[in-house]
Amino acid sequence: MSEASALIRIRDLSKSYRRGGQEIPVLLDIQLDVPAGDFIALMGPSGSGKSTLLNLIAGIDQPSSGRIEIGGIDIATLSEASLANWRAAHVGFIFQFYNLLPVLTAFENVELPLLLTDLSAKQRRAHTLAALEMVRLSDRMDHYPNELSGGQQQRVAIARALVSDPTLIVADEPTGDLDRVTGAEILDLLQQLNRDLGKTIVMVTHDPKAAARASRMVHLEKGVLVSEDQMNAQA
Ligand SMILES: Nc1ncnc2c1ncn2[C@@H]1O[C@H](COP(=O)(O)OP(=O)(O)OP(=O)(O)O)[C@@H](O)[C@H]1O
Repeated sequence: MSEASALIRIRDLSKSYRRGGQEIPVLLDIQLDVPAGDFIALMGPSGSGKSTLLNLIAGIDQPSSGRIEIGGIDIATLSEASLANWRAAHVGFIFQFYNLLPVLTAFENVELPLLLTDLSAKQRRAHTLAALEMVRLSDRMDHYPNELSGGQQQRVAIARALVSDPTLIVADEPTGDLDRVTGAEILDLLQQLNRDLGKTIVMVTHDPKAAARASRMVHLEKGVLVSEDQMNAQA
């Protein structure tokens, strides 16, 4: 893969947190290229820095040093306001516990990211219905989250992640709260978004079965990135 074709290009990325006057290193000198249209699974033991790396890629946290270029923009250099605009346009988020707003219906939850855009109400409705159709939940659009199963709530969350047609989808343990069968359905859907819509997906998971659905696995060990090839070479 040529470097120029990478959608995500991470160089010399380090992140540490400061706690009680102490510097706690969490990510150390990460280098990573993710081509457009890739589906990568980010694995590693608890506390190895997976969510931290995902949050940096999604522009919801700032690195201590290094570059994170996404589509040619170094997001580490953006101001908070520019970063918020960048996120709204380019990133869809899927979380372990869905993070739906309980007072909004499925339709309203999915429509929410579009309220930040200049689309008309009619256009917003068309995009929202299309996203709900994609996750096969059109018949539940007037339901509130507590009237939906866990799998259905995660499908609403996927529709919300998709509705603004982002380049990149980040998913943090998207099947972590679901049973095996429902989790497999969610993974089917993520694979469909990747294959049919060409969405680039970065997914954090503990589950080797979930990771096997990705086109590539990368492992973090104590804040250091170890690629699948390196893992094989060490074995
Ligand atoms: N805001 C924060 N302030 C201080 N330390 C933090 C903060 N966020 C994360 N950490 C620390 O960074 C390390 C990595 O956390 P992270 O959540 O990225 O790990 P993870 O690999 O996603 O773990 P898990 O699989 O358990 O979710 C942990 O030691 C954690 O305590």
